Amino acid sequence: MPQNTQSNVTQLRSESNAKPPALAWKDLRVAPPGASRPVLRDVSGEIGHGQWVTFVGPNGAGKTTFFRALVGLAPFQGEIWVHGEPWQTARWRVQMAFQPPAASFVGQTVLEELAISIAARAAHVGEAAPDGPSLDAEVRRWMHLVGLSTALQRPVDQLSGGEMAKLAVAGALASGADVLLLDETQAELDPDARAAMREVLRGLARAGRTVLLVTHDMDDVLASDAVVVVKDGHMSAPMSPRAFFYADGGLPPCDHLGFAPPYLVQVARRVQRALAIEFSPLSEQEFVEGWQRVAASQILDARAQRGNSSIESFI
Ligand SMILES: Nc1ncnc2c1ncn2[C@@H]1O[C@H](COP(=O)(O)OP(=O)(O)OP(=O)(O)O)[C@@H](O)[C@H]1O
Repeated sequence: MPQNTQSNVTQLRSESNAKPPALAWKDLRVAPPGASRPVLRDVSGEIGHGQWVTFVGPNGAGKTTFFRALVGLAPFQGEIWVHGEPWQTARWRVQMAFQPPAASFVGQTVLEELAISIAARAAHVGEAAPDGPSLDAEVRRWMHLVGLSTALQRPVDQLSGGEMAKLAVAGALASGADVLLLDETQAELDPDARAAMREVLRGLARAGRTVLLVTHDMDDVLASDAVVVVKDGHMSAPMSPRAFFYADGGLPPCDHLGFAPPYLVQVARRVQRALAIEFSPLSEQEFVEGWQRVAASQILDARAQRGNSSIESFI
């Protein structure tokens, strides 16, 4: 991460309690040109500063349309605020990376693409854009942050899908966005790169950036701070991944939408049912810790009742 960003991070953290929501929208109605009726109808909501929020929903629900409205690519009625400022003056703080990433590239090479973003940020904050070795160094730092390893002079149209996705995220970051919209940018990544990108997004949120990710990958939802469901022109309030995967009675929103829960959640639910205990881990660590907590009591009780000591009998 660039050195100047690091000092900003400290500042953002110290101010975080006093900050208004990173993003707020009220009575938002979005009808893309050509659409016969509004895709989003009178939706309102807000997302806190430094949150990583996933957006899920069926195909055609309006997720991309919402993001496009936030960056001025789809006309909307209603109000949007960015960090408490009206969208009209603060919209540059919201940047979007979308699929296919190539459609949004302006530069011919990796260096050019990131240099344009870096120059845009410098212009917004009234600084001189770096050039020469300092530009190269900053470009390399953004590439490193998203795990993009390639030559600076590589033409962008020769990158793989995954590399393009990483470049798009790096570009959005380099442009100084503190609200980052990622529209299925993980879709082209292999499983390891997806996991690595989740760590990047987690780190960005910890550092005070607000990250919104449209995804169909339930592991992304599991790792995020909150999830918003978009369906039939409406949006839910941000809910915790725990509420999304483990409803208190009834069908969890994940299943209601027809998504298969991540394997960890599936196993945890089986444990929950078999032992009739509250067990709703969101990570391997939580699973192990939760398991350890119940092991001494419920599992031993259950073993005694069932007369069966094998772990397989519970799951
Ligand atoms: N310019 C347009 N003209 C007409 N209809 C449009 C336009 N843009 C979007 N739509 C329609 O709006 C609806 C919402 O599309 P959107 O791309 O926002 O959905 P999404 O939730 O992102 O879906 P997906 O998960 O498939 O990416 C779709 O029915 C789409 O066909």
